[in-house]
Amino acid sequence: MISAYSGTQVRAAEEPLLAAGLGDVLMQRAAHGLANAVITELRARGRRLYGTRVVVLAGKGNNGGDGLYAAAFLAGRGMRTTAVLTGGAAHPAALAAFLRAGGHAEELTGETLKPLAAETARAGVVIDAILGTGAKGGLRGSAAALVEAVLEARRTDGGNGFVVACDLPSGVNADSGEAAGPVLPADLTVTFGGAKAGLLADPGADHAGRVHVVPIGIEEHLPAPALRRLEEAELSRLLPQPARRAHKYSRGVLGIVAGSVQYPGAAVLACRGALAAGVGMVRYLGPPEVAHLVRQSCPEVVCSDGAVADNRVQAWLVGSGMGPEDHEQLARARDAIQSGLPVVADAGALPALPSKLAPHVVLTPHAGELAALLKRLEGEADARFGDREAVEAATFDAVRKAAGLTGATVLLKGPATLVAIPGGEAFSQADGTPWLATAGSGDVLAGVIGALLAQAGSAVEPYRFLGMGDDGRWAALAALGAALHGIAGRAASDARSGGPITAGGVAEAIPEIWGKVSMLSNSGAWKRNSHSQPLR
Ligand SMILES: NC(=O)C1=CN([C@@H]2O[C@H](COP(=O)(O)OP(=O)(O)OC[C@H]3O[C@@H](n4cnc5c(N)ncnc54)[C@H](OP(=O)(O)O)[C@@H]3O)[C@@H](O)[C@H]2O)[C@@H](O)CC1
Ligand SMILES: Nc1ncnc2c1ncn2[C@@H]1O[C@H](COP(=O)(O)OP(=O)(O)O)[C@@H](O)[C@H]1O
Ligand SMILES: [K+]
Repeated sequence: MISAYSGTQVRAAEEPLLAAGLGDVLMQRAAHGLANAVITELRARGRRLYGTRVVVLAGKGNNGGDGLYAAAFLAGRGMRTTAVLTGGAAHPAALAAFLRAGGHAEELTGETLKPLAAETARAGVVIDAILGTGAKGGLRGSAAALVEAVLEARRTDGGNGFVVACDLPSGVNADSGEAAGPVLPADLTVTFGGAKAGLLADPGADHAGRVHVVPIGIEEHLPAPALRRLEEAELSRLLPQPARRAHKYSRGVLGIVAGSVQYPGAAVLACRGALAAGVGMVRYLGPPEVAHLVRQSCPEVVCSDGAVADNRVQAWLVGSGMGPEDHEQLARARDAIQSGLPVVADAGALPALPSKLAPHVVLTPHAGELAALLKRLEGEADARFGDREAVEAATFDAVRKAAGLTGATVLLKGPATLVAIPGGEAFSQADGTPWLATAGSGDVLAGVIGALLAQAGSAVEPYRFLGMGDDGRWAALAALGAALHGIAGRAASDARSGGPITAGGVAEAIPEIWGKVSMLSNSGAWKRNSHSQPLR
């Protein structure tokens, strides 16, 4: 699992070491990690160190100090290093070390801005060490003007050097991933002590490139993370496995209220997602025309046009492919949400939610749907997240706000899919491919999460290893669903040499992904007792 922290959490963890007079030691460790990452990257690209030009953009705080110490180390390895001092001053000890190592420093002024921007754009390596966790707001003043000029020079004159962000891309908010001003997008972010939450949430994740964490000795002082990302080991542990004496009802039944005469395909795709994700049975409720199509496409599904109360299930999925005019389906959706069972509420169900929900209700909006939901909840007048762009500019804040206002678990779909519960605990999964941005892919995701909820049962122990409160399991299951969906999307595209995928293709890829991921764990009871293994 990748654990990510707010800037405040990391600074608090540094405190005891700073108080013990170890500030310079921490900085040296950070700088060493940064310089080593640059060297590794150059070698991976088949480039020589000797003679390669490095420009470090160094602010006046400790982030600039890290960058200057790292550049001093690289100058010692024969690299041609220039420091652009963006804040009119620099960390004194780090600057002295840099100059001693043979580095060349330039002050950023009105006259030097253009030539220094051109030099930065031409450099083989750019280290962005203007601002770190001490940033207040986005880049401003001459530092902002420099970054804009570098971006412009890269656009017009090209530039194939790689950009390494020191701790985080300057101007990205460490806590939220917001970027108020210009940002130099990094190929690699080398971050210290622990990942920053803003590196795993868009738009910060977009600017960060690959993220590499360098331990500096503060780790034992870090609290519970602000944001978690499940990796294969946790995914494998969380995947349900059928018990040897399982039957279809004990495995979990998912009720699906989705699709409409206008969008019948959404019902089919939600069913296909659910069937691919290990559920014991799917019951579909909806208009006869849609049920007919569901039966034809998925003969495994039991269809009816009955009421929610007449169908015994362990979880519900409601809303995919439904519009405001689908009164009968919306009434069923409301009944399902009020049933007290775990529910995925997607798409058309989102505008029709009751005002107070609980974390066992998982909302799955995309940015546009989340904006509409927040606008309704916050009131038109003071809506901070009134449109899709506002949500996309601050995804982590938006999803946490929605969880807080609704009381539900909220999953915001996107390149980095975020899941938050009302208490503030959250996940970020970025396992997919942009090819997933295809119609119907969200319906498959809703089906997958619905299937996971139906299989989950009421036990809370299997989730304790994540170090969250009991409600965290709803977010963990939603994150697990997003990860399976993302990995399946990537696998489906890889199977076509990186080509496009369809939503149906994502559903088809899920069982094999499930198998591969679960092979990493031996937690399945059936594996221990299996009669299919040779008897010795
Ligand atoms: N603590 C430690 O020992 C360790 C810290 N570490 C490293 O230190 C980093 C944190 O360092 P930090 O606290 O010095 O803050 P930092 O990010 O350099 O920025 C503050 C400076 O920027 C300025 N400034 C602020 N906002 C601005 C804006 N919008 N636009 C322009 N300027 C702005 C602000 O000026 P002011 O506004 O106060 O005049 C101030 O001078 C952390 O990310 C990690 O890399 C590691 O080495 C491990 C050990
Ligand atoms: N750029 C992207 N990179 C990776 N995944 C993406 C990207 N854009 C969308 N996705 C994923 O694709 C799915 C799209 O869902 P949604 O917008 O609801 O589509 P639809 O309503 O057509 O089914 C979500 O799982 C989302 O996370
Ligand atoms: K930085």
